[in-house]
This record gives sequence, structure tokens and C-alpha cells, in this order.
Amino acid sequence: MDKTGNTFNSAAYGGPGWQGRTRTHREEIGDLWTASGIDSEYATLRSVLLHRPGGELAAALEDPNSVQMLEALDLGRAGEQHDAMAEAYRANGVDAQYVDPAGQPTPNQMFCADLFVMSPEGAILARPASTVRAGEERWVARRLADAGVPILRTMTGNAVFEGADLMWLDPETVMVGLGLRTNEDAAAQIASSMEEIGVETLAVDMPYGTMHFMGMLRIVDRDLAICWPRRTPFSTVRALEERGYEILWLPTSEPDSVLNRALNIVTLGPRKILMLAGYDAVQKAYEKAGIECVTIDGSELVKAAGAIGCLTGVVRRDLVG
Ligand SMILES: NC(=[NH2+])NCCC[C@H](N)C(=O)O
Repeated sequence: MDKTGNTFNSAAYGGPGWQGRTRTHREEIGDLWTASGIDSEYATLRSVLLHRPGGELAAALEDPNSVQMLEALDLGRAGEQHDAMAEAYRANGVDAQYVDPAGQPTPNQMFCADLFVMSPEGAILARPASTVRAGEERWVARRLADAGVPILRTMTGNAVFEGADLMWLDPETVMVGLGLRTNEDAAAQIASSMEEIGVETLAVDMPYGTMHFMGMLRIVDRDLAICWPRRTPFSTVRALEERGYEILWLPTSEPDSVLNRALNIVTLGPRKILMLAGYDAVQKAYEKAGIECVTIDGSELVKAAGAIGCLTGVVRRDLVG
């Protein structure tokens, strides 16, 4: 302000001294915002978000089905196996943070993969499809914000979306699986946010009676995807082939219950995965394809109807695009 009280041409009004923001949002991630985001399913994993299950699992003891679980869990063992998983991440150079809800969450809070999905410009928060899990996304939103991870969008209206239904096929393309947990409204909202950041969204229908897209496709390298014979949608396999992926088909010698758990993996980096111990036939097929397998015991955790892939919210991988 000058002596006459004139404010025109002062910095606050755009005069000399004004310092305009010139970098893009993406350029500020890793600096103003915490380094985060993914644009592939296979690049080196850097950080994950987990929730160690605790007292909230007691609700599952009486009537597991009422909280979307298969069997009652032993709380002590579930906690120990979860700790071992976090330890395996750290041993493989991955930073593992906890959601740490304020107060007791709902029973499925530990399935962090369902609660958000990352893009290179921030997280898309889920909106879980059942009342049993409604609101779990709030604690994830709070933790991501505290950690300095930008939130790109939340769902509106009647959209329901669970993070395990979205997969990056390449840095320009995501595929969303439509079914019980993710609907058309969500796919449209995701597509509009993705378009803003230069990414195309392809939606595919999933077979009735399946849970998540993650349960029929896993990508373990730039050119290697694992698919499930007669379960992975036709257009998914075609889209993968068009992008140069080789398909490793799960062995049909094993029952569904085995394949479900053996496919519930997290890619630690190109051709390196974290998987459940005890699925030797499938592990052998992975190893034959040149995939290094780090194993942990999840025999208690699987009773909740999920495993490593579902328990792990991926916050950051190296970007490949
Ligand atoms: N991404 C997954 N497969 N998550 C498993 C979630 C299991 C959980 N009991 C539910 O029904 O929501």
C-alpha cells in the first residue's frame, strides 16, 4: 500500500511481487504433496496402507456371514499373520503405514485395497457397496490426507465402487470391473476424472457370483498377466493381448477355493510377488513363468474372505508412464 492508501499494483492485487503458481499439480506431487500414485500394477512397490485387524473382528465370531466373512477368525492369529505381512513388505523395501481409525472400525476395515485406488494425481476414494462396509473409506481418507497424499475424487449419488475393481493396464488405460461392488455410475465418474488426467477408462462386466475384478486378473510385469480360464472377461484378455501382454493361465487342476487364494497376490516389482504359502501347484506355475514368489502364512486371514491383495492398499509404485 502506498502513502495515499492505494492498493492497486501491490502484490496481493497482481502488481510487482506477485508470485504466480506455475507448476502443475502432478509436478508438485513429491514436493508439496507426498510422493504417491501408480500408473501400473507391476512397477516397483514403494508404499502401502494397511489396517491391523483387532477387536472389530469379534463381530465376526458369532455370525461371520452377517459381516461378509466365511468363518470365525482367531483374533490373535489374525493379528500375528497381519504383522508378518507388514514385516514382509518392510523386508522387501516397502513402506507400510496403518490406517489407525479413531475408535473401533467396522469388521472389514482391514481390506484396504477395496477402500481407494491410486492415480498419478491422487487417490480415488471408494464407496463400498454394502452397509456392512459403508464408511470405511472415511478413515482411509483421513489417513491419506494426513500423509500428504492428494485425493482426486470421491463418489457421488448412488455410485458404489471398491478399489479392487480397478486395474491399470498401461499408463493411459484403466479397466473397471462392473458387478456386485462397482456399478455403472461409479465407472462413469471414474472415467470423467481419469479423462481429466489423460487416462482412458474401459469397463467390463464380471461374471455373476464373483467378488472383485482383482479376483480374475493380476498383472505381474510389463508383459505378463495372470488370468483365470473362463472367468476373466473376453474383452479383458483381448485388451491385454493388444497391449503386448502374455497371459499366464491359472492351472485348471486346482479347485476354485485354491485359485482364489493363490491369485490373491501383490506384485512387489516386475516378476516378483507376495503370495500365500501353501499353494504349491500354483506357485510352481508362477515360478515356471519366471516369477519370484515371497510367501507368508495367511491361513487365518483368509477366513474373512480375502487375502494379501485385498488387505493391501497400494499408495505408491514407481511411475512407468
Ligand atoms: N479385494 C477383495 N477381494 N477383498 C475381500 C473383501 C472381503 C470382505 N469380507 C468383503 O466382503 O468385503
